[in-house]
Amino acid sequence: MAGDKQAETTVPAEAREQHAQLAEQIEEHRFRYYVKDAPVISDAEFDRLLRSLEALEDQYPELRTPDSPTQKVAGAYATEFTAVQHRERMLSLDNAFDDEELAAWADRVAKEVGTSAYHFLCELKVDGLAVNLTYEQGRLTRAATRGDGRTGEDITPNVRTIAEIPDRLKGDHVPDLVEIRGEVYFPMEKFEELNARLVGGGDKPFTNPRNAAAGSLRQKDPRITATRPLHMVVHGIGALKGFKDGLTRLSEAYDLLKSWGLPTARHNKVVGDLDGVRQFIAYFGENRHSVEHEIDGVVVKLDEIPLQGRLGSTSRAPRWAIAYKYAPEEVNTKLINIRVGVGRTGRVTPYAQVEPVTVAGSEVEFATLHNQDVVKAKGVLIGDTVVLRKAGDVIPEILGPVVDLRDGTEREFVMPSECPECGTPLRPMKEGDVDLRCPNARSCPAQLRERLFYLAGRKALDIEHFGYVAAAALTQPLEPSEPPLKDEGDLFDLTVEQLLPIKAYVLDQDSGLPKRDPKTGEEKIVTVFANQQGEPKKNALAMLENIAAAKERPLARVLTGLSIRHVGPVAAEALAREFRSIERIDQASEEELAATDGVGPIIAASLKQWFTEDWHRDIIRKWKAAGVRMEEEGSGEDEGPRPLEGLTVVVTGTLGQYTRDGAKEALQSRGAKVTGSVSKKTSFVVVGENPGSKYDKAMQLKVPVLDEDGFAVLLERGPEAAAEVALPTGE
Ligand SMILES: NC(=O)c1ccc[n+]([C@@H]2O[C@H](COP(=O)([O-])OP(=O)(O)OC[C@H]3O[C@@H](n4cnc5c(N)ncnc54)[C@H](O)[C@@H]3O)[C@@H](O)[C@H]2O)c1
Ligand SMILES: [Zn+2]
Repeated sequence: MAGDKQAETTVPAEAREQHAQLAEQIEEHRFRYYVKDAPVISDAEFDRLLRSLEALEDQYPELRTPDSPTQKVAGAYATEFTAVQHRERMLSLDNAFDDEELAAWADRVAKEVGTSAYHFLCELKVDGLAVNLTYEQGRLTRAATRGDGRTGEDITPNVRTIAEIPDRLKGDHVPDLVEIRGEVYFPMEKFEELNARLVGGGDKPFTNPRNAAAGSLRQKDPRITATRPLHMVVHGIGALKGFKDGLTRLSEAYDLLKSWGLPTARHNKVVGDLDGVRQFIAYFGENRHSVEHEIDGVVVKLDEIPLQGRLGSTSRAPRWAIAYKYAPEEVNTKLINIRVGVGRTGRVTPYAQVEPVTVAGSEVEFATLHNQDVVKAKGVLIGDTVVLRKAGDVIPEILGPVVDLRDGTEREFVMPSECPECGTPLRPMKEGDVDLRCPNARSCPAQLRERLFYLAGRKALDIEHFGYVAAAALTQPLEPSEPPLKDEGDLFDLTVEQLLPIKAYVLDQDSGLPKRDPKTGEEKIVTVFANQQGEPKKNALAMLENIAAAKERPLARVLTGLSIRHVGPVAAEALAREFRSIERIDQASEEELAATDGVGPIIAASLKQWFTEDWHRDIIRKWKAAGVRMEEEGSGEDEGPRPLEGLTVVVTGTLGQYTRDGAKEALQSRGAKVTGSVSKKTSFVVVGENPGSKYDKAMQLKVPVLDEDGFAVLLERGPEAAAEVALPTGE
């Protein structure tokens, strides 16, 4: 044919060959994705392939034939299902990967729409699979997958198992026939559970929630679908018959669908211009994980339905809509190894070492795996290609393996039975715990390193120039053979002479592994604190100065720095405020500790347990001798009289003269204990404005109640005088 001949002459054979190869690859990936629900490359990689094909066709338009993958709605229908025709075609969407492409689309709309009176409807792009629901006379008569856009798969019995999809539409205004388009999705938080179940039963895990949705819905046996937590969001209308009041705005049509009982989207927004669109995109870019389903972008649509008709569609996608894609959060990479790390509390956690990849803007080399049961549940093997996900600020995690790429060389992870850093046999803390721990808490180099690093960190003693490398060097040097610190006891006695000879690996904080020289590949070893002349580095001196300065930190920070289980900065604050010295915390009974606001029984038990260890007491003793603050400022025993010693007081409601903390402070500095709940043992309840239930409780238990004037009497003249001005408790 003439056309062909011409094409042959203008398109180089090389380009033609490249086009054919790319097209074949793309069709292959589409088959794996749409028919087998088991893709072997990430969506981002797939999109790149499609884009290269498009670029090639831009260069040689002859290659853009109607059967090119760029011209078709992707997808197919499997023979396992009955094929059904959609009454109206189901289209795909064109993509915009940046603001420029978005603006180009908006420009085209502005040119072609022939009016300036239009709006954009912004919707979230739900990451699931498209379905088409046909309602006749208000009854669900058929549900189908998108297939190739004209022909889909009949999945009616499966869709009927989804609770939020109504069998009958509500209301009087139901049309004779309507096709409802929407996305079925699988919630991320149920994903791990499903894979665990599949792997446990010897089945293949899914690579991500999107494939879990597709695979769960496209089951031969709808009883299996019924066990899967599927949901749906409606995002369009296909054929519509017998509906008198024509639809003018898509956003209003959604309200109508909602009134019929259909699950419409909660986050849609109509805006007047492109800036409004940009704001919507920016907002959900920031708040991507506040939504109940995964999203991979924003779909922007022309809201006026008659204008949609004016713009029309290509063979593949409507011209009146565009999908703005966010940066992908999932990539495929190789799982090189599963290692175990030892944390500050001795917990031993497996983590994945992967071939470094960039995801969500940062390079990732390690991902958490939590514990050995999680490794099993995810069904990953060492050597697998895996789907790695990095969502927002969350630590990267492995979603699942790409089973179809296995070649038989993969091997199972075996949890070690000994601590990788000190060789101590691992054991669970309590019987039945999944987590294993290294029981060598005192001098397991890993635990001590992590504790010191935490102690020097922002939340605790905030010691500048004391970083991860220093923590490692002081606890696990290559030279000298004895580390300067065997626990944190001698921290404040470190001398510059001790530091100078230290040689150590430079440890990576994420993995605890030695860093390597990028050129030679060798592990880096450095003289950490001395320069080439053997003199102390500036940093080293600054570190020592800062260690000395840290002795003056408030009690709460010192407490935090001790790494007592469950005692973080908040609990430490509460303890310091209430007990005002380490000694009094040590002497307090478990009940007294537990009764403290912000402490509670778990922390109380953990504190008691901590003080039973002699080496912990030695730390306190050594620190005290070195001059570390062990008491809250102004809490000296000889600080003056403690007229309210022995009283327990609850403060509730808003006081005029005092903030809540101020009132507490005033009570505590006079020796009273301030607690959060009223009991029979409470001496007084101080009530301000809007006191709430604590006041009722006081009345009920007949505990003396003081108003603000009474409170002043208590502070100035003591409990006897206060008792006389207490409010009547309603006898
Ligand atoms: N990894 C692979 O091997 C592989 C293979 C094929 C396709 N894919 C992925 O599948 C996607 C391409 O699929 P596509 O052709 O369906 O295009 P698309 O996902 O980019 O856009 C079209 C689809 O978006 C859905 N959608 C979600 N929310 C919507 C909303 N609010 N309004 C309208 N539609 C909404 C609809 O189901 C519609 O069919 C890409 O993300 C691609 O990377 C991956
Ligand atoms: Zn250990």
